[in-house]
Amino acid sequence: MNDIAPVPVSFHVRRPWADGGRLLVPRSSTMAIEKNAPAIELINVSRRFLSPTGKSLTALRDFTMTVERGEFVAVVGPTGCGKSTTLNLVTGLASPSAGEVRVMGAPVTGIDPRIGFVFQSDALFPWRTVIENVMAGPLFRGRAKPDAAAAARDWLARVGLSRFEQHYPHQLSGGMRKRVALAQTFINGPEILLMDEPFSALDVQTRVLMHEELLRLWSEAKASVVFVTHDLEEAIALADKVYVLTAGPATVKSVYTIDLPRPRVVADIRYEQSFINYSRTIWADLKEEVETSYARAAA
Ligand SMILES: Nc1ncnc2c1ncn2[C@@H]1O[C@H](COP(=O)(O)OP(=O)(O)OP(=O)(O)O)[C@@H](O)[C@H]1O
Repeated sequence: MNDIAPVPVSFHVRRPWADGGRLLVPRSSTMAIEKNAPAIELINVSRRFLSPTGKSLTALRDFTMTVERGEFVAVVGPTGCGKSTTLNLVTGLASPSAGEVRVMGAPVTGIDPRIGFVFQSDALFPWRTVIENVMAGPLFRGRAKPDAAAAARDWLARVGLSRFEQHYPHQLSGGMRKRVALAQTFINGPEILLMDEPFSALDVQTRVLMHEELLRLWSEAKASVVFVTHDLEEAIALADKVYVLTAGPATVKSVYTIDLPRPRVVADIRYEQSFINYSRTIWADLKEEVETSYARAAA
């Protein structure tokens, strides 16, 4: 059921650029495509930071992770262990201190337009309507306005928001804003989707609806996904593989292959015995790291 792989990894991406954190400016050197290479590879990566007091802090150590094309990988680990730092390395916003990060077989040397993001906080432009938010990506990439508007309408229909295209973000519920964010991301046809606790601010029922929505969009788009979450059940319900990270510096403690059939009905799957078994086994593993992390914080 699971293969334990004592290896290290992690990331950090906080929507730093103009297009709500989703659009990335191409760098030709990252565009090489190796046909059969995995979507993402982190190979013995370490990442160090300088703390405010000038001390060196190792966020990731000997971190190794492979995400195959079309694979859905979830990453869980104690708070502050280095999950976001791992994502940042994949985007090219941060460079490894040691080791190698590859996207589609080529070393990451800058920001890559094939990568899309969804974050915990809303990354919508508050002064733009829903349709203007969704159109922003295609316009930024040079598509003509009528064309971008047609594509945005299509995506708004897919996420059930056609009636809200002229609303502003503040006029929507949290779940609706997330749907806009998904449309805004998927409209760019990302080959890789990095998601950093995207649904953690939503209530439980809305989260489950968003899980269903995400799995549907993902299965249509065939993108490779890295989904960072604190919620183990969310990780198991969505992913093909769950990576458990150690308390910082993050290394890969274990990798679990989630052999639950697809398509999955997220609302129901958590009551199945096999789901409960995964949950119990992985939590036992994760709990040790969470306890270590708390003990350190208390000390
Ligand atoms: N730019 C930076 N400069 C200094 N330290 C940093 C920087 N970015 C991250 N860190 C440190 O690296 C470690 C890992 O941070 P990171 O945000 O990746 O963890 P995380 O697992 O995503 O956290 P959380 O679960 O709370 O979201 C933390 O100790 C953090 O303080």
